[in-house]
Amino acid sequence: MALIEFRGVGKAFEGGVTALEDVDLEIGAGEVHAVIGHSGAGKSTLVRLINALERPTSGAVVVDGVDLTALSERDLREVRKGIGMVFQQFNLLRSRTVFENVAYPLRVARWGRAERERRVTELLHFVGIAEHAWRYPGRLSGGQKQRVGIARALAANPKVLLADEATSALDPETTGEVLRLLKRVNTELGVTIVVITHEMEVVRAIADRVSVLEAGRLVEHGDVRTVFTDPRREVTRRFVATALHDRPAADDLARIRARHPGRLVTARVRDDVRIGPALTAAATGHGVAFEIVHGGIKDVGGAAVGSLTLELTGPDDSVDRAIAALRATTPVEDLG
Ligand SMILES: Nc1ncnc2c1ncn2[C@@H]1O[C@H](COP(=O)(O)OP(=O)(O)OP(=O)(O)O)[C@@H](O)[C@H]1O
Repeated sequence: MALIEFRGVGKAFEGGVTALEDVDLEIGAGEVHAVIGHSGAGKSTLVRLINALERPTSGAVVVDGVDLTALSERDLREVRKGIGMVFQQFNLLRSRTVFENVAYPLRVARWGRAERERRVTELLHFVGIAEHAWRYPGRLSGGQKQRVGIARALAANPKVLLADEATSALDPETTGEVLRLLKRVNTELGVTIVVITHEMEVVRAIADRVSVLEAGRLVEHGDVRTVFTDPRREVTRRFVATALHDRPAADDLARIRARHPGRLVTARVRDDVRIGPALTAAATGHGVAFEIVHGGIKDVGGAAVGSLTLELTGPDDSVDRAIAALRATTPVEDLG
């Protein structure tokens, strides 16, 4: 069953900006769902609709079976207690220690002192920052600050965690650490996570499913492996290319051509597709020599996904036959 559901949601702001238009979206309990889009696509608006900081101008947002559009401000406060949030700029209280930052939402929720201390200690261990409990945020690295942000967001046992560009302020290595922590939050604590990002690498590393937003519309969605192997829309193809780095960009291609005068083709690679036998047959049966000149293969949702660009050398009709044989196993783009 969907834990979060958008039914024909539109959001227009005063002044005429339409931030979202006719969005249908289902996020299942227990999944990591990424929403990717360029700046201004409507990602933050979508998040703010899930925790009801904004109300839709049309359609309905349903969280855990409750239609948020029908609720009073007081009831919305209850719903928000079940939703944790992590921010790009961490949003920690600078004059409070790590421990106090994590304890803060529990104070607001009027948890007793002993209960609070037990919960905060447990969380600081979970996120791996217990030894810094009495430091102030100013003395922490970006990655450590985000661990505190995650612990704070989890304090009151939310069902849902919203991560809005949670790793955008971090370097690549720290990004990896924080994404692995978020994955543990999902698998070990069973928290449903909605990740908002403009980086496809984040989607690849952590998400089960992905939705692509373009100019306020949800243009593509599906499980991450399918979207990576078979992107339908141009915007999605470009996002996928930024994560896989598998296809030669225009300047790469010019350099490759200068060194490799044969026919260039890009063959899609997946671990359930065998291109080796087709290449061997091309070499032995058609007398075509091949060379790997570019490529990238990455793990996406537990599967190998990417492409290889090959130079095929031999008589034209033999090369044509070799390409046809390769096409029988996997999609092939003829670069000429
Ligand atoms: N409160 C507001 N009033 C008017 N327009 C708004 C408001 N909030 C957002 N918008 C507009 O709605 C559109 C979508 O904005 P939103 O912040 O949701 O996009 P985004 O994908 O999160 O972008 P970014 O990655 O830059 O934050 C933009 O054109 C933005 O200017």
